[in-house]
Amino acid sequence: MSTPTAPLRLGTRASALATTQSSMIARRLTELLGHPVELVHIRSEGDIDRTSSLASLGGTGVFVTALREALVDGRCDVAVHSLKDLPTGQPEGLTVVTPEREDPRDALCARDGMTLDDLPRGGRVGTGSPRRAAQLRAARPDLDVVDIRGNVETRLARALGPEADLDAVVLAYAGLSRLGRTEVVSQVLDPTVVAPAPGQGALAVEARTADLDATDLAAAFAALDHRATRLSVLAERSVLARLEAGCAAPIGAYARVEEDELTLSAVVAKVDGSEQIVHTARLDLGHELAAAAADEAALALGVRVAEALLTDGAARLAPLSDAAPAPASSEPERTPTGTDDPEVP
Ligand SMILES: NCc1[nH]cc(CCC(=O)O)c1CC(=O)O
Repeated sequence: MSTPTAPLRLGTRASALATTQSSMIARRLTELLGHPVELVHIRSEGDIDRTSSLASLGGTGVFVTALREALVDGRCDVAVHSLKDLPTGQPEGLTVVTPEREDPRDALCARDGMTLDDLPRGGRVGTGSPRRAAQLRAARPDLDVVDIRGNVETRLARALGPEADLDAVVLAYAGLSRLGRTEVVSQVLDPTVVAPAPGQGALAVEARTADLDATDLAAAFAALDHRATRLSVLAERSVLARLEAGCAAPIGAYARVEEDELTLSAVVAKVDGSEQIVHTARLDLGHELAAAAADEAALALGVRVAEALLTDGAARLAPLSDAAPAPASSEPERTPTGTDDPEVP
């Protein structure tokens, strides 16, 4: 920030979900800081180039990269990301905090209010996520899982619009909830049937670490931090990091804190749905008083679960890292992202 009283500039992408999420955090920061926060629109390569497939642009990482560049360049002071879209490595000089997460589960949005069990034999279900596809096929091998792209409304229209060509689509409950669209949900999917993406439902609020040095922003970030969310998403994303998994990997992870116990389940599935490996582990947080020690223990829990998955042959079930085709030109290398269902604006 240029001066302590200048309005804080919160960088956001232009999609409905991004602006909704950014506005939520802007409101909370305004309350916490006691002065206005302004939204600054940051356009990314992914927003500008709507014709190339997202994979050729390097996955949803392009959206994250543009926001982070704006933070580093000083075009904004704070950025809000969907945590599941963030690569697992934290860049130097930036600090992330995770407010209390929304419901992390996936939501089935089917015509006629159908549940997964109600869908007709051979029913057509749309998702762009290999993780969702694999688990849907494992639960209902007869389903025809169709690869779809587009923003939330575009996807919903495929199942619920006047020209619907699908029986259902699967989206994150959290995104629908933030957009005020939960009335389209016909079933919130049981995480033991469809495990959510690591970090799903959580937001990551990011700032330059240097700005968090003894300023009111540091206090606001501390107030935004939600311990159970932080420990849960650390554990979930630690699985992804240990598996060195990219955005195309069919991996789900679901952690929660209940009565001072952190429980983590993770699944690696074969995309055709014919096989999956699941592991669950628990961590007693009761004696982990210091925040840093609890964080370390949550990360270690994720490593333990990932290694159990590897021991059981996770790497044989699915290509874990992104087997991205070599770039045609001398484009800079892209970081693999932790997301699974790319949202194109
Ligand atoms: N990659 C797209 C994306 N990133 C975050 C969300 C939903 C909100 C969240 O998980 O916090 C979505 C859409 C979806 O998967 O339905």
